[in-house]
Amino acid sequence: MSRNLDLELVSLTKRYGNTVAVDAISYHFGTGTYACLLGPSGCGKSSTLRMIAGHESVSEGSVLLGHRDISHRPPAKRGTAMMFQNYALFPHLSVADNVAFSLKMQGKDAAHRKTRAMEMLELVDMVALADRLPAQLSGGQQQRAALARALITQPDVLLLDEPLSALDPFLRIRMRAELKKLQRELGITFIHVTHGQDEALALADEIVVMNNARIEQAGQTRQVFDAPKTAFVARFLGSHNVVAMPEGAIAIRSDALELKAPEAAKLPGTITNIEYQGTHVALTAVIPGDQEVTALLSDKDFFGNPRELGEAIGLDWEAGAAHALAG
Ligand SMILES: Nc1ncnc2c1ncn2[C@@H]1O[C@H](COP(=O)(O)OP(=O)(O)OP(=O)(O)O)[C@@H](O)[C@H]1O
Repeated sequence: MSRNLDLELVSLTKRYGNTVAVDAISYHFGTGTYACLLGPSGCGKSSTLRMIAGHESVSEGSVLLGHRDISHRPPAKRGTAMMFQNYALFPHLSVADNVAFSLKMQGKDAAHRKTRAMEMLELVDMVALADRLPAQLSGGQQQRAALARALITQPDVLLLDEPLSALDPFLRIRMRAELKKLQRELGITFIHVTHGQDEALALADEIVVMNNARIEQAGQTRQVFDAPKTAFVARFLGSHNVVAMPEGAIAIRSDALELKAPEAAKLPGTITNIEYQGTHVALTAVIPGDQEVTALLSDKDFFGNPRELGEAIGLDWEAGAAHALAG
């Protein structure tokens, strides 16, 4: 039977003076989950991650790993490891010595350190660069070295604070595929902080959307994306329209909107913008109440029945496609 290594946050709170950075959040991460903490700048993502890692004290509440309360243990004794945004590699140490650093701190002998460092470098495909200094590595290679350094302690939970943000867009997409593969191979829990909704959707089994120090919505990635509960989540995840209807606000995915004749549809509208996006065409229309909505049409649908700016249209959707929003 595999060990229970579920990570639980119980009413976890962080205060800096009068600022409440994290406000009594509770969440259960199952063993082996890839979770993304997502939200705008200042919503408390990094503070949450740092409290899990032990790099920030917990003001109230607790962090449990496999039912053990680790809230007040030092970072090295929690079963967690953290990979920082700027990788925090020591510039004067070789890649192998950077990777082996925590073993040196634990007083392990040089031969053991070398063997383990090379195993970790093998895992991230960096053996050939073991003797280089960090300055002699590309951004993607530095990221791999930082990953190897975090993983050498055999953590049960790897915490990643914006691990891809220092990379150019092309490399970011390649490295995110590698992160996902590594997590699958290791089978441990990854908790990854990001601003980017694309990154979260691409990587996460579960997403935790934070806003103003609280969890606004969390759950399986597709469930949250398909049924946002608040206007904030719908707008933050993107690809949704938030529409004020007489019965209350609803969210509808842009790709769920269909064009019909005005009298045959739920909403009449007038086309204000048509944007060609290669595989799709984004068509924006103004609807009653001076609201704008965007319909994402396949290029086949659009060019099969092209529309013009200023044209009157009807916007329709299937019954299950609209989600009532709270607040
Ligand atoms: N050491 C600190 N002292 C005082 N206030 C802090 C400190 N660290 C963070 N804060 C405040 O706590 C709040 C949450 O910050 P945090 O860094 O957790 O947010 P974040 O969501 O990770 O933001 P970003 O995406 O910009 O990194 C912010 O209002 C921030 O200004």
